[in-house]
Amino acid sequence: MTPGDENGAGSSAGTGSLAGTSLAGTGVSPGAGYGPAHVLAGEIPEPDKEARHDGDAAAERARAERAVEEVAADLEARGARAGGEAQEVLGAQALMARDPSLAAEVGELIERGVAAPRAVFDAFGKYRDLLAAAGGYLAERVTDLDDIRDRVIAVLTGLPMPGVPARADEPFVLVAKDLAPADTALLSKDVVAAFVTEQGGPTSHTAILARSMGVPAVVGCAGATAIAPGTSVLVDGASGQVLLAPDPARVAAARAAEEARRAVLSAATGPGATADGHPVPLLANIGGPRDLDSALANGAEGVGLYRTEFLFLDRETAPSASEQEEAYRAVFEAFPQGRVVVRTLDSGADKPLAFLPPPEEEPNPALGERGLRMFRRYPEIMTAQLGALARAAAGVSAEVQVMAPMVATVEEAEWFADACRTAGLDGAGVMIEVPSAALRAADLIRVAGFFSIGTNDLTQYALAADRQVSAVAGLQDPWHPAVLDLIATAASAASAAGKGCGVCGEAAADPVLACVLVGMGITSLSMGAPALPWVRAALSRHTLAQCRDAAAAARSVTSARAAKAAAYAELPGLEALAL
Ligand SMILES: C=C(OP(=O)(O)O)C(=O)O
Ligand SMILES: [Mg+2]
Repeated sequence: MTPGDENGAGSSAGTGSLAGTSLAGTGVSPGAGYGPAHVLAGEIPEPDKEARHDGDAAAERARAERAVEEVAADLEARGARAGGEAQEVLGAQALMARDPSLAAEVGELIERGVAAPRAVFDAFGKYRDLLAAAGGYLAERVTDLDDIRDRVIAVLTGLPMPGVPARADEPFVLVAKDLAPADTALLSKDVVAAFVTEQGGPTSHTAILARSMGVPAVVGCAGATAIAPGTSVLVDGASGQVLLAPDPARVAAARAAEEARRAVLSAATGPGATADGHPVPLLANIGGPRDLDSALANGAEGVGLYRTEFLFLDRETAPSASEQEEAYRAVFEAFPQGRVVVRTLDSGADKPLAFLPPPEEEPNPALGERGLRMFRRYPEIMTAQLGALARAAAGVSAEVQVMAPMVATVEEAEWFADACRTAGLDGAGVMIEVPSAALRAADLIRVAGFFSIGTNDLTQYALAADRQVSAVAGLQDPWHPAVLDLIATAASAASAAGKGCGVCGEAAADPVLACVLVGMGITSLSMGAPALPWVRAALSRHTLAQCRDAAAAARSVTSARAAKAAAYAELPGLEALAL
């Protein structure tokens, strides 16, 4: 049975008026994937608004509680079978299902006569709205909550459980509005050729899991769920193109390109360096110990950005000192010979933490109390974090470094460096992600041990384009020469002071831009682990002089698009990577 058959539809692949039609989304996991579309169907219908139970509220409550428990236990069981990162994700979802305040809300509605399915729908709806309003990472958990709700309602109403087949005759392209962890956890590369979703961003579960599985994925692809089940689909997880019913020559060409690309990627091994041997340590961005396997598998030489706020998300109180210490030590011990750069909490804006609320509603959270500014308000949280880091670093052989996010002034950098010294952590660094810090990098480097450029925020602030507003996503382009100039200013200030200047924003994961960054004097590059082989390969194919020429060419033009084209022209040999 093919997935198309299972959906009961199944237009014949490769024929009809669809041939050659393409849809566009955001590529979040590179590679080419081809197969029949399995369109995740069967949304659970909204239970009747007026539905009342038969008057026995206690029995109805018990029925609802059993259904929730059945779903939570099923999520845990799936997690146990899947293991690894999926187990953590599904465990967190089971925890969400068992949230006592949700149960209380459901119970209250049932006491008022509402039938269990409707009570579940309404109670979950309330929490859904809260999460959606919080924005950022929390808003992306809405899909998880909806999935739990649908599963509980399915149990209560006897409908089939929503989900994806765990097996198929041939690998399929999984198409959905969005995917919940429970949908994807048990899938393997042998079953799924690619993911395509209408919703979701680069930090959605679809993107995270697709990358960790090494399966091509495109998210934010409008119109995807209108694809007829069974239609053959060719997905380019780098460009974000989704081609419907492509002709066989096109598919063969994509497969050949993919094979050639894999060969190039696997040919570049060892520490990062240009073709003429200029070393550029290639480091991983991680959110916690669970990302270590992928970092090590992709040959990370250390960690360039440990985003510690992931340890603090989804909880009402800060993790205890010992819990923090344990998480930090696990990362330090994974790189006994490497460097591990820990960023202290970057709470606020796109990463709100429930227990560190800003004092008032902020009209522009990205310009509000976030990052280091939040520590000014809650210094005890900083002291506890720095203390845990210092204890975890004691006795490990990794070179542990600490840096602060969202530094705008020399005073802030000094304040942070002093706090680090007091905790026993010398040589604190600062992130360069605010234009003022880049422009006056020569002042900042006197008090900072090193720089790490956060190009995601630096681009947001340089172009005044909120990272979270999709309407201005076009401006969020680190290739813009204004951003390149800011990076070059910071890199040369660090170099003049004999200190390091890395990049840990998404720009470092773009293999072409990575060459340009090295050409501007960037001394290390840190990225999501799956990008490491691509960047390693791109660097290994170019000399430092070529990288410098590419940087000069990119800075000599007036737009992001022209900068990319100019750099590309100076870097022959990138065709093999099909970038
Ligand atoms: C690395 C960065 O930090 P984050 O994406 O976590 O804000 C950045 O801003 O580029
Ligand atoms: Mg940032």
